Amino acid sequence: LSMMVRHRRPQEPPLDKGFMPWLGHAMTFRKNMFEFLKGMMAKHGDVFTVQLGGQYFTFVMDPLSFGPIIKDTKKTLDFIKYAQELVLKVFRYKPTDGVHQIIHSASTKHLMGQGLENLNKAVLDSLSLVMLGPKGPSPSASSWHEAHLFHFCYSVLFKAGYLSLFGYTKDKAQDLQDAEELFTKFRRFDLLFPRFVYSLLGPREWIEVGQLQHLFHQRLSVEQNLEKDGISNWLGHMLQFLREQKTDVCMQDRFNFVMLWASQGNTGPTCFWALLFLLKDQKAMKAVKEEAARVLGEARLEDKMSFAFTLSALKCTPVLDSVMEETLRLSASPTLVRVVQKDYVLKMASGQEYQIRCGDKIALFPYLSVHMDPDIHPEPTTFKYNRFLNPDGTRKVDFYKSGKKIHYYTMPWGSGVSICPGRFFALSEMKIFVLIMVMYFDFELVDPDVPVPPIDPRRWGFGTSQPSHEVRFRYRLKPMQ
Ligand code: HEM
Repeated sequence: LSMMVRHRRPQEPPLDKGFMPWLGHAMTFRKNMFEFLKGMMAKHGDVFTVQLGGQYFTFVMDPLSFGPIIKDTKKTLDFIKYAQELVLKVFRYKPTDGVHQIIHSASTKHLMGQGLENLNKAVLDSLSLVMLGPKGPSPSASSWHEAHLFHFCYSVLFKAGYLSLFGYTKDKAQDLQDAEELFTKFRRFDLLFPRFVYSLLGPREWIEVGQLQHLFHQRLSVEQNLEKDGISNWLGHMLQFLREQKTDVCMQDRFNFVMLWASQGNTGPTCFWALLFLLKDQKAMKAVKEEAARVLGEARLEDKMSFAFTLSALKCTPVLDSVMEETLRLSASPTLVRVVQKDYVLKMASGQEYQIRCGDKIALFPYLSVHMDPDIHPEPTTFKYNRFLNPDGTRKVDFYKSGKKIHYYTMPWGSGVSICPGRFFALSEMKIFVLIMVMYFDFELVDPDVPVPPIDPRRWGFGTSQPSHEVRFRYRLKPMQ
């Protein structure tokens, strides 16, 4: 037995196995990853190995040492296998060869550059449909409506994003209703998701998750898609690849579910934090409104039906860009995981070297080690709308740690091979939404003194954080000619 008990070898990082055999620190980690890692960092410093459910994870917390891990030119650190296990469990999807590459090439072509400009137009049309209704605004749209801010943002972004990427039928009113229904299911899945990943669901929830998976596979099936127009080139391009590869039809349906999840799980929650931070900071709100008025002029509706919007203006909004970057710094908490393919020497910026064993995992949690580092970002928990602006109003990219210029000063999109391929699209989509809100709507907190709610600790490490409770607000369409 003593052969199986792991001990720290010379040159290895500090090893913390926890008290529970096999589980190690899994329970504390799952309950609140941020607090757990903060504790480990205080105890062991910038590098440590912890046991979590039979696996060993080495966390690297010094961002000046991220470079070799992220670039990994020798391909000793694998991302794909770890991700495959996860999507198989969560979406029952088993990727075939070349899928990771096709996701990234389709995204480069259709979610950036010229492809993105076409898609922005589709997003604007979808947001108009979702926010103004299929017949344009009713007279009551200009009176105050009270709602929950998180639900409002998530629901609007989900419906508009889903319709823009997955397409429409001939009946827009019906499409809207279907999107609404799909959101309710999506949100249910979203709530169960962290405990599902950690295998902590009760028996009833387990059954429910199975039913939800089944429902999504059906609702997003290739067969249903055949009846739709305007499926985005992005999704179309990837599905064509799967067809040519003769991927099972049921796996194509499941692929769609993975893409729905990846494309819709973070934008809504991020917009919630963006609007809330603006509502709590009048100076920031004023700066964003002034910039919007400067680049977009006066708000008006086209044919009384849709938002009239100069999409090229999205390139000239440094203030809003800084607001979004600051919002992502405060709300995005991805975990980057790589599986060590053969014994590996971890080289730190300090010159120190550590041996890492084959089969172990190397993990980064930039929310704690970068976003919340007071050396890189003074007063890290405070929202400062102009944190990413230079005094001359241009984008600020110079940040320092221990006096050294730092390359990875925020990492909301992950980095390296696993970087989010939808990041440019995500930013434009969120910016269009925020600009529509500030230009076309009046909105305010029901209780202006309500504090920013705490972050739900069970979602640390899963992308954008969510608040642990709702915030009430009211909104109305501004009166317009
Ligand atoms: C605020 C919004 C978003 C955030 C913060 C975000 C963040 C991320 C992160 C951190 C990853 C890497 C996950 C990992 O390392 O395992 C990722 C992956 C991915 N994201 Fe995003 N994302 C956002 C929006 C979007 C949108 C709008 C799309 C598509 C339209 C998208 C498509 C994807 C895809 C397809 C992957 C998987 C890529 C792969 O397999 O390599 N994301 N995203």
